[in-house]
Amino acid sequence: MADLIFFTGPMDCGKSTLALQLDHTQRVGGRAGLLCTSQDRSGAARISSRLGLVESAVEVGDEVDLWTHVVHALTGGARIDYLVCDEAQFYSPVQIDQLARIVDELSIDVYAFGILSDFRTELFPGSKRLVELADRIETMQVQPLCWCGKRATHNARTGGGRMVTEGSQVVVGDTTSETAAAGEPSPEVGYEVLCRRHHRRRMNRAVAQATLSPEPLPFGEPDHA
Ligand SMILES: Nc1ncnc2c1ncn2[C@@H]1O[C@H](COP(=O)(O)OP(=O)(O)O)[C@@H](O)[C@H]1O
Ligand SMILES: Cc1cn([C@H]2C[C@H](O)[C@@H](COP(=O)(O)O)O2)c(=O)[nH]c1=O
Repeated sequence: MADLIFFTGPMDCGKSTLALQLDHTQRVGGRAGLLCTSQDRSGAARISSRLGLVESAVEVGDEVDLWTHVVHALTGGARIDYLVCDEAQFYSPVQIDQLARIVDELSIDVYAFGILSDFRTELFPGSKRLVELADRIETMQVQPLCWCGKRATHNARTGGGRMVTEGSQVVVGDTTSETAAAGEPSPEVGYEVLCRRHHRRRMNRAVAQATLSPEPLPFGEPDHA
Protein backbone atom coordinates (compact mmCIF):
# COMPACT_ATOMS: atom_id res chain seq x y z
CA MET A 1 0.00 0.00 0.00
CA ALA A 2 1.31 3.45 -0.92
CA ASP A 3 1.88 6.22 1.64
CA LEU A 4 1.93 10.00 1.80
CA ILE A 5 4.82 10.86 4.13
CA PHE A 6 5.67 14.40 5.23
CA PHE A 7 9.29 14.94 6.29
CA THR A 8 9.50 18.22 8.13
CA GLY A 9 11.91 20.32 10.17
CA PRO A 10 13.21 23.88 10.28
CA MET A 11 15.33 25.37 7.52
CA ASP A 12 18.80 23.88 7.13
CA CYS A 13 18.08 20.52 8.77
CA GLY A 14 18.84 18.40 5.69
CA LYS A 15 15.44 17.99 4.03
CA SER A 16 16.64 18.46 0.44
CA THR A 17 19.63 16.24 1.13
CA LEU A 18 17.37 13.46 2.42
CA ALA A 19 14.99 13.99 -0.52
CA LEU A 20 17.84 13.36 -2.96
CA GLN A 21 19.25 10.48 -0.90
CA LEU A 22 15.84 8.85 -0.79
CA ASP A 23 15.44 9.24 -4.56
CA HIS A 24 18.91 7.81 -5.18
CA THR A 25 18.31 4.83 -2.91
CA GLN A 26 14.95 4.06 -4.50
CA ARG A 27 16.37 4.31 -8.04
CA VAL A 28 19.29 2.04 -7.17
CA GLY A 29 16.67 -0.36 -5.80
CA GLY A 30 14.96 -0.45 -9.20
CA ARG A 31 12.09 1.99 -8.63
CA ALA A 32 11.29 4.96 -10.86
CA GLY A 33 10.51 8.35 -9.38
CA LEU A 34 9.37 11.82 -10.34
CA LEU A 35 11.09 14.76 -8.62
CA CYS A 36 9.08 17.90 -7.95
CA THR A 37 9.93 21.20 -6.31
CA SER A 38 8.69 24.75 -5.94
CA GLN A 39 10.77 27.92 -5.87
CA ASP A 40 14.08 26.28 -4.99
CA ARG A 41 16.69 28.72 -3.64
CA SER A 42 18.86 28.08 -6.70
CA GLY A 43 16.27 29.88 -8.84
CA ALA A 44 15.92 26.92 -11.21
CA ALA A 45 13.56 23.94 -11.45
CA ARG A 46 15.67 21.62 -9.32
CA ILE A 47 16.17 20.18 -5.89
CA SER A 48 19.40 21.51 -4.43
CA SER A 49 20.97 20.57 -1.13
CA ARG A 50 23.50 22.66 0.79
CA LEU A 51 25.73 19.59 0.70
CA GLY A 52 26.08 20.10 -3.06
CA LEU A 53 23.72 17.47 -4.47
CA VAL A 54 21.46 18.81 -7.25
CA GLU A 55 18.83 17.15 -9.47
CA SER A 56 16.42 18.70 -11.95
CA ALA A 57 12.76 18.54 -11.00
CA VAL A 58 9.28 19.49 -12.16
CA GLU A 59 8.49 23.05 -11.02
CA VAL A 60 5.17 23.01 -9.16
CA GLY A 61 3.76 26.44 -9.93
CA ASP A 62 0.22 27.47 -8.97
CA GLU A 63 -1.08 26.31 -12.35
CA VAL A 64 0.23 22.74 -12.08
CA ASP A 65 -2.35 20.00 -11.57
CA LEU A 66 -0.24 17.20 -10.09
CA TRP A 67 -2.93 14.56 -10.63
CA THR A 68 -3.22 15.39 -14.36
CA HIS A 69 0.55 15.63 -14.72
CA VAL A 70 1.09 12.15 -13.29
CA VAL A 71 -1.83 10.58 -15.20
CA HIS A 72 -0.53 12.06 -18.48
CA ALA A 73 2.94 10.74 -17.77
CA LEU A 74 1.59 7.26 -17.00
CA THR A 75 -0.65 7.15 -20.09
CA GLY A 76 2.35 8.32 -22.14
CA GLY A 77 4.20 5.18 -21.03
CA ALA A 78 6.27 6.52 -18.14
CA ARG A 79 6.73 4.45 -15.04
CA ILE A 80 6.29 6.25 -11.71
CA ASP A 81 6.57 4.35 -8.44
CA TYR A 82 7.04 7.38 -6.20
CA LEU A 83 7.11 11.17 -6.09
CA VAL A 84 9.68 13.21 -4.17
CA CYS A 85 8.21 16.67 -3.51
CA ASP A 86 10.61 19.25 -2.09
CA GLU A 87 9.70 22.71 -0.78
CA ALA A 88 6.19 21.31 -0.29
CA GLN A 89 5.27 24.21 1.99
CA PHE A 90 4.86 26.26 -1.22
CA TYR A 91 2.37 23.83 -2.81
CA SER A 92 -1.27 24.88 -2.56
CA PRO A 93 -3.69 22.87 -0.38
CA VAL A 94 -5.40 21.75 -3.61
CA GLN A 95 -2.08 20.36 -4.88
CA ILE A 96 -1.59 18.50 -1.58
CA ASP A 97 -5.05 16.96 -2.05
CA GLN A 98 -3.93 15.90 -5.53
CA LEU A 99 -0.90 14.19 -3.95
CA ALA A 100 -3.17 12.27 -1.57
CA ARG A 101 -5.30 11.18 -4.54
CA ILE A 102 -2.19 9.99 -6.39
CA VAL A 103 -1.30 7.85 -3.35
CA ASP A 104 -4.79 6.42 -2.88
CA GLU A 105 -5.91 5.89 -6.47
CA LEU A 106 -2.65 5.20 -8.28
CA SER A 107 -0.76 3.45 -5.42
CA ILE A 108 2.22 5.77 -5.89
CA ASP A 109 4.24 6.70 -2.80
CA VAL A 110 4.63 10.42 -2.16
CA TYR A 111 7.54 11.68 -0.07
CA ALA A 112 7.00 15.38 0.70
CA PHE A 113 9.63 17.61 2.31
CA GLY A 114 9.10 21.08 3.71
CA ILE A 115 9.08 23.50 6.60
CA LEU A 116 5.95 23.70 8.70
CA SER A 117 5.78 27.34 9.62
CA ASP A 118 6.84 30.71 8.34
CA PHE A 119 8.90 33.51 9.92
CA ARG A 120 5.84 34.57 11.98
CA THR A 121 5.40 30.98 13.28
CA GLU A 122 2.26 30.56 11.17
CA LEU A 123 1.68 27.34 9.26
CA PHE A 124 2.13 27.44 5.49
CA PRO A 125 -1.22 26.41 3.91
CA GLY A 126 0.45 23.52 2.03
CA SER A 127 2.12 22.24 5.20
CA LYS A 128 -1.12 22.51 7.14
CA ARG A 129 -2.84 20.35 4.53
CA LEU A 130 0.03 17.86 4.63
CA VAL A 131 -0.32 17.55 8.41
CA GLU A 132 -4.04 16.96 7.89
CA LEU A 133 -3.63 14.33 5.15
CA ALA A 134 -0.29 12.57 5.64
CA ASP A 135 -0.18 8.91 6.59
CA ARG A 136 2.96 9.71 8.55
CA ILE A 137 4.90 12.77 9.63
CA GLU A 138 8.63 12.30 10.10
CA THR A 139 10.76 14.74 12.05
CA MET A 140 14.26 15.20 10.69
CA GLN A 141 17.12 13.73 12.70
CA VAL A 142 19.65 16.54 12.20
CA GLN A 143 18.55 19.30 14.52
CA PRO A 144 20.03 22.74 13.84
CA LEU A 145 20.95 24.80 16.88
CA CYS A 146 19.97 28.28 17.98
CA TRP A 147 22.92 30.59 18.71
CA CYS A 148 22.31 29.84 22.44
CA GLY A 149 22.95 26.14 21.90
CA LYS A 150 19.35 24.99 22.30
CA ARG A 151 17.59 23.08 19.55
CA ALA A 152 16.34 25.49 16.87
CA THR A 153 12.67 24.89 16.19
CA HIS A 154 11.58 28.17 14.60
CA ASN A 155 12.47 30.00 11.39
CA ALA A 156 13.27 33.70 11.70
CA ARG A 157 13.52 36.15 8.81
CA THR A 158 16.13 38.86 9.11
CA GLY A 159 16.54 42.17 7.35
CA GLY A 160 19.86 43.96 7.68
CA GLY A 161 20.76 41.55 10.48
CA ARG A 162 17.64 42.11 12.63
CA MET A 163 14.62 39.87 12.95
CA VAL A 164 11.54 41.07 11.07
CA THR A 165 7.95 40.09 11.86
CA GLU A 166 6.07 41.64 8.96
CA GLY A 167 6.11 40.95 5.24
CA SER A 168 4.96 38.45 2.61
CA GLN A 169 4.79 34.86 3.68
CA VAL A 170 6.92 33.76 0.74
CA VAL A 171 10.36 35.28 0.21
CA VAL A 172 12.83 32.74 -1.11
CA GLY A 173 16.20 32.99 0.60
CA ASP A 174 18.92 31.25 2.54
CA THR A 175 20.06 30.92 6.12
CA THR A 176 22.77 33.33 7.20
CA SER A 177 24.01 31.71 10.42
CA GLU A 178 27.43 30.96 8.97
CA THR A 179 27.95 34.46 7.60
CA ALA A 180 26.69 35.95 10.90
CA ALA A 181 29.02 33.73 12.93
CA ALA A 182 31.91 34.84 10.72
CA GLY A 183 31.00 38.49 11.32
CA GLU A 184 30.19 39.13 7.66
CA PRO A 185 27.61 41.80 6.65
CA SER A 186 23.98 40.60 6.67
CA PRO A 187 22.07 40.36 3.38
CA GLU A 188 18.87 42.32 2.72
CA VAL A 189 16.67 39.31 3.53
CA GLY A 190 17.99 36.22 5.24
CA TYR A 191 16.85 33.48 7.55
CA GLU A 192 18.10 32.17 10.87
CA VAL A 193 16.84 29.24 12.92
CA LEU A 194 16.17 29.96 16.59
CA CYS A 195 14.75 28.28 19.68
CA ARG A 196 11.23 29.43 20.57
CA ARG A 197 12.40 31.59 23.49
CA HIS A 198 14.75 33.64 21.31
CA HIS A 199 12.26 33.74 18.43
CA ARG A 200 9.66 35.22 20.83
CA ARG A 201 12.18 37.75 22.10
CA ARG A 202 13.26 38.58 18.54
CA MET A 203 16.79 37.89 19.61
CA ASN A 204 18.80 36.54 16.72
CA ARG A 205 22.55 35.99 16.84
CA ALA A 206 23.56 39.51 15.75
CA VAL A 207 21.21 41.17 18.25
CA ALA A 208 22.42 38.87 21.03
CA GLN A 209 26.04 39.66 20.18
CA ALA A 210 25.31 43.39 20.23
CA THR A 211 23.30 43.45 23.45
CA LEU A 212 24.50 40.68 25.74
CA SER A 213 27.53 41.38 27.91
CA PRO A 214 30.48 39.12 27.11
CA GLU A 215 31.07 36.11 29.32
CA PRO A 216 33.71 36.85 32.00
CA LEU A 217 37.01 35.47 30.81
CA PRO A 218 38.49 32.68 32.92
CA PHE A 219 41.70 33.55 34.80
CA GLY A 220 44.82 31.82 33.50
CA GLU A 221 45.01 28.64 31.43
CA PRO A 222 42.64 25.73 32.09
CA ASP A 223 44.18 23.08 34.32
CA HIS A 224 44.40 19.83 32.28
CA ALA A 225 46.44 17.99 34.91
N1 LIG B 1 30.17 21.53 4.80
C1 LIG B 1 29.24 20.72 5.34
N2 LIG B 1 29.60 19.55 5.89
C2 LIG B 1 28.69 18.72 6.42
N3 LIG B 1 27.38 18.96 6.41
C3 LIG B 1 26.98 20.11 5.89
C4 LIG B 1 27.86 21.06 5.31
N4 LIG B 1 27.16 22.10 4.85
C5 LIG B 1 25.86 21.83 5.13
N5 LIG B 1 25.76 20.62 5.76
C6 LIG B 1 24.55 19.95 6.23
O1 LIG B 1 23.53 20.22 5.33
C7 LIG B 1 22.35 20.54 6.05
C8 LIG B 1 21.48 21.41 5.17
O2 LIG B 1 21.03 20.58 4.14
P1 LIG B 1 19.80 20.94 3.19
O3 LIG B 1 19.36 19.65 2.60
O4 LIG B 1 20.19 22.03 2.25
O5 LIG B 1 18.73 21.48 4.27
P2 LIG B 1 17.20 21.91 4.13
O6 LIG B 1 16.69 21.40 2.83
O7 LIG B 1 16.52 21.29 5.32
O8 LIG B 1 17.19 23.40 4.23
C9 LIG B 1 22.89 21.22 7.31
O9 LIG B 1 22.01 21.07 8.39
C10 LIG B 1 24.14 20.43 7.59
O10 LIG B 1 23.82 19.31 8.37
C1 LIG C 1 10.66 30.77 7.08
C2 LIG C 1 10.34 31.09 5.67
C3 LIG C 1 11.07 30.54 4.63
N1 LIG C 1 10.78 30.86 3.35
C4 LIG C 1 11.59 30.27 2.26
C5 LIG C 1 13.08 30.45 2.38
C6 LIG C 1 13.61 29.24 1.59
O1 LIG C 1 13.64 29.62 0.21
C7 LIG C 1 12.53 28.18 1.81
C8 LIG C 1 12.93 27.12 2.82
O2 LIG C 1 13.97 26.35 2.28
P1 LIG C 1 14.79 25.22 3.10
O3 LIG C 1 15.15 24.25 2.01
O4 LIG C 1 13.89 24.62 4.14
O5 LIG C 1 15.98 25.89 3.70
O6 LIG C 1 11.38 28.86 2.29
C9 LIG C 1 9.74 31.70 3.05
O7 LIG C 1 9.45 31.97 1.88
N2 LIG C 1 9.01 32.27 4.06
C10 LIG C 1 9.28 32.00 5.36
O8 LIG C 1 8.59 32.56 6.25
